[in-house]
Amino acid sequence: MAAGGAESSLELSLTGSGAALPPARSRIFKIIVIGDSNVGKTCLTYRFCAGRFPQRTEATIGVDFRERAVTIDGEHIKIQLWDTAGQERFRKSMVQHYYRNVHAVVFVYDMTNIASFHSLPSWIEECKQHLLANDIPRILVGNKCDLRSAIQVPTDLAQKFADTHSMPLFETSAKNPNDNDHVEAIFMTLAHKLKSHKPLMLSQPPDHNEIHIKPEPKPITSCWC
Ligand SMILES: Nc1nc2c(ncn2[C@@H]2O[C@H](COP(=O)(O)OP(=O)(O)OP(=O)(O)O)[C@@H](O)[C@H]2O)c(=O)[nH]1
Repeated sequence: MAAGGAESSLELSLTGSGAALPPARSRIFKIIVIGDSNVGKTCLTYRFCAGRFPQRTEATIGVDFRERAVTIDGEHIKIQLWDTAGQERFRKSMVQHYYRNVHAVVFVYDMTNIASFHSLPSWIEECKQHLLANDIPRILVGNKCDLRSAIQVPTDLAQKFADTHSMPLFETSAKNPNDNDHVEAIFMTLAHKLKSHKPLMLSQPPDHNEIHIKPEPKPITSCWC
C-alpha cells in the first residue's frame, strides 16, 4: 500500500433523537519500522495489521503504510505502522517524509543475519540525523527466531546492545503462527507506552473494523519461539 491517508477529520454523527454529536476522537500513533532489507519489516507489520504472514513479499519501495484500530482501556487508538524500505536506493526520496511526526521507532534485525545486527548503529544514526526527540519510545526487534539452527545473533549480544541504547529487546518471528501473539504484544506494548505518554491528539471518527485487545501485554526480553 502506498503511504498516505494519515490525515484526520472531524465529522458529526446523529443520535436517535436527531441531535448532532461529534464522534469519539481517537488518537493516532505513527510508528516507523526500520532496519536492513530482508529482515522482515513488511512481514512483521503485516502480521500485526492483517493477522497473518504474507504469502509473498517484494522489496519495499519508499514506504508502505498499514493501520490497525485497537481499544486500550476503553480508548479508541489507531496504530499506523510505516514499513520503510531497507534498500538504500528505494529510501532516498521518501526518507524525510516518514520521520515526520513520529511517535515511536521499531528497529528490526534478522537473527539469522549478523550483518543486519551490525547495521543497527547506522539506523540509530539516521534517526538522530532526522532530529527525533530523545524521549520517543524505541524498541529493538530480532526477527526470524523460528529459524533456530541458523541463528547468528546470540541473545546476550543483542541484549547488551539494547541495554547500551536503553531499548527493550524482543526476539520473535513474523512467520511462525505460534508467535502471532508475540508480534501482537510487541506493538501493543508500544501502544500502551504511547498512550501513557499522551502524544499529539488527532481527531478521527471511530473505525467499524475495530479490534479489541486485552490491555497490558507483558514486555518480554527473550525469545518467544
Ligand atoms: N523464516 C522466516 N522468514 C521470514 C520471517 N519474516 C520475514 N521472513 C522472510 O524474509 C524475507 C524478507 O521479508 P520482508 O518482510 O519482505 O523484509 P523487509 O525487511 O520488509 O525487506 P525490504 O522491504 O527490502 O526492506 C521474505 O522472504 C519473508 O518471507 C520470519 O519471521 N521467519
